[in-house]
This record gives sequence, structure tokens and C-alpha cells, in this order.
Amino acid sequence: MKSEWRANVYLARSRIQGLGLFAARDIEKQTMMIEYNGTILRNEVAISKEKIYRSQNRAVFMFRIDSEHVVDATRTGGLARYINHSCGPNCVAEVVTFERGYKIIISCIRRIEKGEELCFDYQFDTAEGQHKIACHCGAPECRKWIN
Ligand SMILES: C[S@@+](CC[C@H](N)C(=O)[O-])C[C@H]1O[C@@H](n2cnc3c(N)ncnc32)[C@H](O)[C@@H]1O
Repeated sequence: MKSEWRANVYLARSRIQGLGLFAARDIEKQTMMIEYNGTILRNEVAISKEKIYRSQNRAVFMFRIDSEHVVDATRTGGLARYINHSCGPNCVAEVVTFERGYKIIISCIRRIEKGEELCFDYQFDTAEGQHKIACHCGAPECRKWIN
């Protein structure tokens, strides 16, 4: 994680689930908070890696960039992988093309006070016949499930 991001965030226990990422200072709207780092994988590779991680009982941290690619933050990721989902988020994750590659930048979409948990909307596809995950974001507009 680059040092300039470090001043923005800290990792702590979340009220939503497990660990979460929190604002280390008051942050103005539209500030770039942190980059979501990891290794870019094609779908086929991501699927096989996920199977391996699950067989090792590892928590899996992956971010979908587009229909073909996923960023795997399980082994090479930084603190951004701990950002929880909210249906009424204070941040957004944006994929920007960069030197013929990708970068995922998490920016805040409103002013955030020191100590607030950072969240973005995972926008997962609605999972048919897949294990559904109940959402604990607590937002008034909560959709009840994160997938
Ligand atoms: C990228 S991790 C986020 C960090 C996670 N809290 C941890 O401690 O590792 C994503 C996982 O966190 C949990 N999670 C994130 N947002 C959630 C929410 N709004 N409600 C319930 N679980 C959530 C789910 O288990 C999800 O698969």
C-alpha cells in the first residue's frame, strides 16, 4: 500500500462483518481513498485459484473488473480488500484503465468523518441457486442480501 493512502484509512473490527476499513481523518467528497491492489487474472484462472483457496480454508478476496477479468487480492492485496459492502455506501469503486492495464480506485462519494467505516456497493449479480449472503449494512435502503 502506498504511503499516501496510509494516512486515509485504518483496519478495525466492523459492525457490519469481521474486519472493515475506516477513515483515519475527515475526508472531503470525491477524495481518492485507496487503491484495490492484487493480481489481475482471467476468469478461468480465477475460478481455479478460488477452488484452491477454498480447499485451504482461506478467505477469498476477489474483485470483478469486467466480464473477463478479476483482481485477486487474496495473497497480494492490500487493506482495500477489507472494505465491506453497503447498499447505501459512502464510497465507490471505479475501474480505470492505466498504461494498458487496470487500476481499481476507491473514492468517497460524500464527506466522511474520521472513524466512519468505508463501504461501497459490491453490485454482485443476484445469485440464482447459489449460497445467498444476508446483508448487515444497516442502511435504510438495504436490499437484505449482498448477492
Ligand atoms: C472483501 S470481504 C470484506 C472484509 C471482511 N469483513 C473480512 O473481515 O474479511 C467480503 C466479505 O465480507 C462479508 N461482508 C461484506 N459486507 C457485508 C455486508 N454488508 N453484510 C454481511 N457480510 C458482509 C461477506 O462475507 C463478504 O463475502
